[in-house]
Amino acid sequence: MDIVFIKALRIETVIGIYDWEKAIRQPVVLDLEMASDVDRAAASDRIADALDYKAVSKRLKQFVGDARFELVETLAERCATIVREEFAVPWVRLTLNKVGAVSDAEGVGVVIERGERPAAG
Ligand SMILES: Nc1nc2c(c(=O)[nH]1)N=C([C@H](O)[C@@H](O)CO)CN2
Repeated sequence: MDIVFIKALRIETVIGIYDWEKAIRQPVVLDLEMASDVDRAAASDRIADALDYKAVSKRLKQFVGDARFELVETLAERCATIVREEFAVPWVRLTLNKVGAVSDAEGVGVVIERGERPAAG
């Protein structure tokens, strides 16, 4: 299985369970690994045959930037659904890091995998 990735996509959003968090914007950092047929894109050398990481990043920046959720779980799940449904990605691993949420921790958050991994080869 081939992967197209996006690393450390930092986006400000409204996220948190406490009242004070609903009144501010906080950064989250997304890492994504997305199953994609790199072989096919390489053979044609055409963006139409590739999973466009810039288009995915733009869509997630728009969605997360406008979002208001309490839990990181909810935000991560919604982002994974967008990637799978709007970009025809069969499998995605998404890490959502709520940096700065816990003092003395580099980050906290969730890692989710959704969809079916395509067979190797
Ligand atoms: N599993 C989770 N635990 C916690 C979350 C969360 O979204 N998922 N959120 C918080 C608070 O919003 C915290 O980040 C504020 O610093 C606590 N635990």
